[in-house]
Amino acid sequence: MVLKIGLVGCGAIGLEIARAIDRGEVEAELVAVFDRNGDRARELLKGLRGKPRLLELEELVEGSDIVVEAASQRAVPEVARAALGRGRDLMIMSVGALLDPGLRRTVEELARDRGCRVYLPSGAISGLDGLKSAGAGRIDIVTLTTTKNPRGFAGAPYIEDRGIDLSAISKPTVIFEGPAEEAVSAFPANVNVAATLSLTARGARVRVRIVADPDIEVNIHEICAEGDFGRITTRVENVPSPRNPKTSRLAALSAIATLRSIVEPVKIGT
Ligand SMILES: NC(=O)C1=CN([C@@H]2O[C@H](COP(=O)(O)OP(=O)(O)OC[C@H]3O[C@@H](n4cnc5c(N)ncnc54)[C@H](OP(=O)(O)O)[C@@H]3O)[C@@H](O)[C@H]2O)C=CC1
Ligand SMILES: O=C([O-])CC(=O)C(=O)O
Repeated sequence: MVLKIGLVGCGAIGLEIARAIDRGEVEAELVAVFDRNGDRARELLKGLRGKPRLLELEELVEGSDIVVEAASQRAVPEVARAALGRGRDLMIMSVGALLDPGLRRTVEELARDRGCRVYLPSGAISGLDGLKSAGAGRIDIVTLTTTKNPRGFAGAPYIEDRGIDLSAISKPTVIFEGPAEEAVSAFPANVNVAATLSLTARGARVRVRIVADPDIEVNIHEICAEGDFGRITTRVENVPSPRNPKTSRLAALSAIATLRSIVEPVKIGT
C-alpha cells in the first residue's frame, strides 16, 4: 500500500518535501496540504504534477497515514494532538516544541496508547548517529555552536525583546549563550537542532552558543559531545534555503531522507 502523506506547512521545507514526493523520489503519495497562509499553500500546489488537496487540519489528518509538520513550534501541540489522537504517525520538524516537558509527555503517551510512530529527522546537523549510540552509555555534555548571517536571526523573540540591531553587527558576535531549553524559545526558527540534540542526548546538558557573523553566507552548526565513549565533534556548513535564510537546505533533505527510510525496507545507520 502506498503511504499517504499529509503536509502541514508549505514554506521552505514543505515545498522541498512536496516536490520530492511529486518527482517520485519518495514512494508515497502527498494527499493533502495545509498552511495558515492559504496563498503559500496554493503556490506550492501550482508547481506540482500530482493533485494533493488543500484541506483544513482535521480533514488532512483523516486522509493521511502520516502527518508531516513543517510549520512552527507553535503549530506542534495542535498538529500532534490531531494526528496522534487519530492514530496517525507524525514527523516533526519544529522539534524545539518538544522541550516543553508537558507536550513531550503528551506526545509520548498518545503515541504509545495509539500505537503510532513519531519521527524527528536529524535536520541541519550531522552526527546524531554517533550521539544516539553514545546515549546508550553516558554523555556528560553536548555543546552546539550555531553561526549564521545576522539576517538569519531577524524576528527572533530574543532579538526583538532586547531591541538588538542586527544591521549594526560588523564582526562575528556571540548573541546568545545558554541551555537548549532557553535557546529554542529565544530563537524558535534557528536552533530546533538544539532540541534534537537534547532529546538524543537523553537528559545530558546541551549548551548552545549563537553567533551572528556578517561575513558568512552559510549556516554553520558545530557540535561537540563528551562522555564515557570519548568525544565526537562535527561541523556542517549549510547552504541556506533560497526561500528562508533561517533554514538550511540540509533540513529539508533530512525530512525527505526520513520519509524514504520509512517506506524503504533496508534501514541504514543507528
Ligand atoms: N529540525 C531542524 O533541523 C529544522 C527545523 N526547522 C523548523 O521547521 C519549521 C519549518 O521551517 P521552514 O519551512 O523553513 O519555515 P517557513 O517559515 O519557510 O514555512 C513555514 C510555513 O508554515 C506556516 N505556519 C506557521 N505556523 C502554522 C500553523 N500553526 N499552522 C499552519 N501553518 C503554519 C507558515 O505561515 P506564516 O508564514 O504565516 O508563519 C509558513 O507558511 C520551522 O519551525 C523551522 O524553524 C527549520 C530548519 C531546520
Ligand atoms: O536549518 C538550520 O540551519 C537549523 C534551524 O534553522 C533550526 O534548527 O531551527
